[in-house]
Amino acid sequence: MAEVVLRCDGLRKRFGDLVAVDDLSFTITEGETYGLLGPNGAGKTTSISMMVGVLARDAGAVTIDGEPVDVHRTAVKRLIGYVPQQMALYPDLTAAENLRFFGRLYGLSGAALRQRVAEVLDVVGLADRAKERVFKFSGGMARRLHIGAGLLHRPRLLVLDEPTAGVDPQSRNAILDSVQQLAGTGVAVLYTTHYIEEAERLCDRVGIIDGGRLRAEGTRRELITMVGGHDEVRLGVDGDLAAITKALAMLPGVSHVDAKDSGIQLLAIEAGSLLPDILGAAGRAGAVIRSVEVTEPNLEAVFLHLTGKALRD
Ligand SMILES: Nc1ncnc2c1ncn2[C@@H]1O[C@H](COP(=O)(O)OP(=O)(O)OP(=O)(O)O)[C@@H](O)[C@H]1O
Repeated sequence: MAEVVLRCDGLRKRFGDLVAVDDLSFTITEGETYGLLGPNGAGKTTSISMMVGVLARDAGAVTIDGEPVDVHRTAVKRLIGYVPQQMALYPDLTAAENLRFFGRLYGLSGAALRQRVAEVLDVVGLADRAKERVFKFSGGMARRLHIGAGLLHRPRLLVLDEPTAGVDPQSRNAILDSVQQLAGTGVAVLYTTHYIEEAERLCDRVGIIDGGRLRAEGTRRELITMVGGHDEVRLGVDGDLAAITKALAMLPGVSHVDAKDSGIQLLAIEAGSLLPDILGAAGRAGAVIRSVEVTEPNLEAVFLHLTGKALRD
């Protein structure tokens, strides 16, 4: 059985009347990549700020390798590599110089520092750019270097807060490759995102967070099985969307009917066999069908099922 690295138990944070994080509990084991998946404002940043000890919590407990994490305890923070959304690199220094700078902050020096910088540049795929100054880097390269800075002191837990936010698709791929590389190194990774594809591609287990609460967690397969394998159906339609939505919502086997973007989105058990009924009911409600798209269950459908809303609008 793999060892538990991060344990959060009943975390809670309130800002005035808003409960931003509510009774959040989960664990991450050695070598595991855990995704915290949820829309903007779900409480991801607030949660990880408490886990890494930069924000005081109202209730609950966090341990890393069994050691309690707290705002005032500094020793335990050496076990954490925290890569926040906001980057802190020196543009006029080269990639290697940046890492050497951060490495010294962690107490590394001499040959050990040089060796660790080389290893980290390798892990994040920047070994051939070591001597380039960072102002020349693309957004994605800078992000990978930023992740590297969080790895220098060999943390037990690496926390990545939406590391692909605002980068182009090619750079995103390179970042995801780097994170995948980490899986073999034994570090426990906490990865927050609002992108389904990233959670599906990278994470051994995913926690679905919305409104500050963990709605469900498990492997991709466990989560999909949990919601009963509903297919997602999208109809492109012309007509009275409110009337069509109402008609479809009355069909057995159909749920979460939602009108959006001049179309209708719904969940259906075995959409293949229900499709004639769905098209018939929509037609009788005056719909002119322009397109039909059926998607096998993925985490998007799980999110919709659990929260009644789409992850992305
Ligand atoms: N310092 C603060 N004061 C008041 N409200 C806050 C504060 N920080 C966060 N919030 C609120 O708490 C909720 C959760 O925010 P949080 O940043 O944790 O969400 P998130 O899932 O990380 O979203 P994002 O991806 O946008 O960062 C939001 O409604 C946010 O407006």
